[in-house]
Amino acid sequence: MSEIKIIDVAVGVLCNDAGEVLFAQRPEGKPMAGYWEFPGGKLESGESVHQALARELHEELGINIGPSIHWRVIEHVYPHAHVLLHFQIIREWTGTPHGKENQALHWQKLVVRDGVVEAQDTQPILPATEPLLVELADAIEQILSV
Ligand SMILES: Nc1nc2c([nH]c(=O)n2[C@@H]2O[C@H](COP(=O)(O)OP(=O)(O)OP(=O)(O)O)[C@@H](O)[C@H]2O)c(=O)[nH]1
Ligand SMILES: [Mg+2]
Repeated sequence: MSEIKIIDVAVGVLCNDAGEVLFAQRPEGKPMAGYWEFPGGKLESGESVHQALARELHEELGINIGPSIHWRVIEHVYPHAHVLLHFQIIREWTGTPHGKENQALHWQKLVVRDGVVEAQDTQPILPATEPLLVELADAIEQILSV
């Protein structure tokens, strides 16, 4: 009998004061290269979601994050992996994000029009992440209005 290995992934939604979120484009050599995603990566053994996020965002973007707010956990099955994605929203960090793995970055406002988020500069977005953007736009609006 084959066992399904579920991979925990910490996903970081950096949100600036203008309500924009930071997307990164997956570099050549990784599965699904060219797709846009939120920065983040796999938990290493013994790490919490926040610890993994802090490490990954330092490795990928060169920043040090403050607190991260738990938002959603979703499961997704790709041909290459079965993942459990832990989405965290981050409002505070030090340093300016830059693509340390040569990945393109783009700050994107999540504008909902006719029930979908228009994000023409960050297409295609990873299939597990894309359907969450309408609700994420809502969550960000609420966080910024507090
Ligand atoms: N970072 C990130 N990963 C996502 C998102 N959505 C999504 O399905 N994933 C999936 O979660 C997994 C994340 O793995 P990763 O390749 O980024 O992991 P990593 O940074 O540790 O990479 P590495 O193994 O090359 O060191 C991939 O299977 C990716 O397809 C997202 O928005 N952000
Ligand atoms: Mg990654």
